[in-house]
Amino acid sequence: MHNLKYLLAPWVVVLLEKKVLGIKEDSRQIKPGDLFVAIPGYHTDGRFFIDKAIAKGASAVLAETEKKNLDGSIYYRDNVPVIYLQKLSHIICEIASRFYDYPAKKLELVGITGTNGKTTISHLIAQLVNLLGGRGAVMGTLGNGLYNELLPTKNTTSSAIEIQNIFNFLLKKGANVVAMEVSSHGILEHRVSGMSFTAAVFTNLSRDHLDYHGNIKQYELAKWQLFAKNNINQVIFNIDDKVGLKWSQYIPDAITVSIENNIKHEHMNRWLTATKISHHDLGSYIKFNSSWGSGEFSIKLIGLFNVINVLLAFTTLLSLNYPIKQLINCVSYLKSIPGRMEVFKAVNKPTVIVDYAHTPDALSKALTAVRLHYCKGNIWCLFGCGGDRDKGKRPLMGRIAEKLSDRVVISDDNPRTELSQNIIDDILTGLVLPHKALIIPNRFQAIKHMIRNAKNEDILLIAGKGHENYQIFGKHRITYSDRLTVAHLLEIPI
Ligand SMILES: CC(=O)N[C@H]1[C@@H](OP(=O)(O)OP(=O)(O)OC[C@H]2O[C@@H](n3ccc(=O)[nH]c3=O)[C@H](O)[C@@H]2O)O[C@H](CO)[C@@H](O)[C@@H]1O[C@H](C)C(=O)N[C@@H](C)C(=O)N[C@H](CCC(=O)O)C(=O)O
Ligand SMILES: Nc1ncnc2c1ncn2[C@@H]1O[C@H](COP(=O)(O)OP(=O)(O)OP(=O)(O)O)[C@@H](O)[C@H]1O
Ligand SMILES: N[C@H](CCC[C@H](N)C(=O)O)C(=O)O
Ligand SMILES: [Mg+2]
Repeated sequence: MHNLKYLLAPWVVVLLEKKVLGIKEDSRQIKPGDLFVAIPGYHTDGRFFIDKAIAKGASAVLAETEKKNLDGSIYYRDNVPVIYLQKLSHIICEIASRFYDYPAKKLELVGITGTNGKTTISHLIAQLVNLLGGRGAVMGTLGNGLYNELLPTKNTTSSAIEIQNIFNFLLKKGANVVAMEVSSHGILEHRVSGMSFTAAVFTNLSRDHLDYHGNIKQYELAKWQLFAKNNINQVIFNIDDKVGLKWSQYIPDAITVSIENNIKHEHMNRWLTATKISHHDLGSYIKFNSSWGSGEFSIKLIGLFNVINVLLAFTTLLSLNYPIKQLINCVSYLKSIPGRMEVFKAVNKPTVIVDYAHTPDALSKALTAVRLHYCKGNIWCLFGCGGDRDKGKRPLMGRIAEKLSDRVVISDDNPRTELSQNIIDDILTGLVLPHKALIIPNRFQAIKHMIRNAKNEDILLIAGKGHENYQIFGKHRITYSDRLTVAHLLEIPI
């Protein structure tokens, strides 16, 4: 419970004392005594629901206004104050943190941003914290919660109010490190505005979400906002990525990580570099040198990109003063993340890998990884593209699949409101030999066909849906999972 006057200082000064029991931005969730925060959205406008929130017992309403002369003004509806504020969405994060008594200040909060690798790195950080005897939590695409107790979420980065509510929940659950994915949408929509991070990691930047950002420059600028506008104690950059390298020059005390020998003297602040990497069937062996000391370990994750993911997670914990020797001992126990280069093996059947590659860069990295670890038979690549999302990536992904695999199978991802055939046609325009691709829109049938027709020494990469347990056709979701389909067809437990 909190007083409205405290929550709104200094934005609203002339305010009566008013108790607030909860804080919500969705009228449908209002309980008596709650503060309703009414902001415009893309589909509708929270301000249309002020009366509904009051009818459900809201004790006060905060509403965004575009008009300067209304800023700070208070109207009463049925004795309930409706307070108008300009740029309300920018300060919701602060108001919600206050409501929950700044829970993040009592946690070590790590933000992870970048096009690919956020989920992987956040889960690796939480796994390492647990292996070291702490309580790691994650917030992101696979859900929010203590590592093995995730509650599903709609968004990778939840809303500003939800985030603070979850911090409060995690604090009560005894979490000490929270590794949180910060999406570019989350940054632009002020879901983390004004938040302080113990550490923040940048993974990489490549084509994604251009339907939302318009162009790659705007997308980069959105990600940069996290580092430019938030208070961050430890900044960790992957400088093998050209954006990471550029940003490391803007933040001179950033910690730099490389697996491509890119650590130069000007980065000689705190750094970590891989000095030797070799790959085997089950993972990779890594030797490293760093400003904390040197060492070596093996990991059971597939792909060169997982080497940088592990090293970014490892360096983040070094920057939080976790001891290097203990960290080294834990790394070989790291497990793959559901739907991220997850290997399914059965006796006398082809090996299947389920992965969430849904961008051109990720698909190329995933296929390269398959070739790197397993090169005995043919590589089959099954993928599709999501409907109502960036169309430009479709031909690019088609070309990459054709170039880096031996057999291309095009299937449905989440067509959403687009016609499946139109998405497939867009993908086909990227292929040099489109007639050679197999087209089986039904994903279950496509996987069945591959498993039946592939040789035992072949590898089947099933890309794009990873952990998802649904498929979206039109506005409807049906229950469907690549992971369960593969386990079922290979007759193995999951
Ligand atoms: C485009 C976008 O970002 N939309 C987000 C936005 O929804 P919206 O603007 O459509 O909301 P709206 O339906 O117009 O409602 C406006 C307001 O009215 C309120 N409302 C609405 C109805 C009602 O009856 N009562 C009521 O009070 C809503 O609670 C909201 O506050 O605010 C919602 C609440 O925070 C988000 O869940 C929603 O994400 C949608 C589902 C989405 O698809 N977002 C994607 C683009 C996204 O954010 N993706 C990134 C990462 C992707 C990645 O990692 O690859 C993510 O972080 O998830
Ligand atoms: N460091 C990396 N560089 C390039 N590709 C990567 C990297 N890490 C993972 N990938 C690829 O990207 C896919 C998605 O990985 P992950 O879920 O960790 O990323 P994410 O940033 O959380 O994605 P999203 O924004 O969709 O939540 C993986 O399945 C893999 O194919
Ligand atoms: N985080 C990504 C997921 C895309 C996954 C793919 N399966 C699809 O539905 O397009 C996005 O929201 O664009
Ligand atoms: Mg993610």
